[in-house]
Amino acid sequence: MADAELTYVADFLPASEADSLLAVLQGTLAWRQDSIRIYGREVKIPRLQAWYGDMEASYKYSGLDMHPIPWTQALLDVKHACEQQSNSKFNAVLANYYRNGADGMGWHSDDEPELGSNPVIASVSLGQSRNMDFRHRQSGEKYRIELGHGSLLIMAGPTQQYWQHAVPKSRKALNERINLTFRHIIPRAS
Ligand SMILES: O=C(O)CCC(=O)C(=O)O
Ligand SMILES: [Fe+2]
Repeated sequence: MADAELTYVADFLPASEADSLLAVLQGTLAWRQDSIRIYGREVKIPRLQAWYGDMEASYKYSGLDMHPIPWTQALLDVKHACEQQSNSKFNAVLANYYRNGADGMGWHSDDEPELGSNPVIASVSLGQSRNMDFRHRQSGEKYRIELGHGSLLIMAGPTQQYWQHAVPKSRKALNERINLTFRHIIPRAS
């Protein structure tokens, strides 16, 4: 892919570790279904989310002010593994819970000002394999990656500047999937 820097590690977590991590996160994270305002109407987003991180890592996401919950040990362990693999530091994670094929995430880039330019984002997938689609902002060129159980996708360099990504909904009866996107938030001057 031009204008992108993507690394996919299919076997980032051994299957047994990924299985137990999925169960732990499912049972222990503070999952909530947030709403966003679209043309003045409150619309529930089609997935559950939870935002964890260091105190200073508050963040605006689709117009929502997200304040992080302090790390759990399970999240810290995955964070450290992601930091080693990507040679980067993270201070927050957005956890996404796709309950079935009717859950998904629309086209977006992770280009919020809090992330700075050329952010490194480490994205761990657990459970049901789901597709991630990429679309180049200028050429419209498209790519699809399948994100499997226990995999890691690192997005870096100019990826967010040139490409949008999405997790499309599916009419198939899909099982649940949890995704963790580790980020580095530049603390707000206040
Ligand atoms: O679920 C995924 O793999 C993608 C999540 C994502 O793009 C995000 O949290 O910004
Ligand atoms: Fe994203």
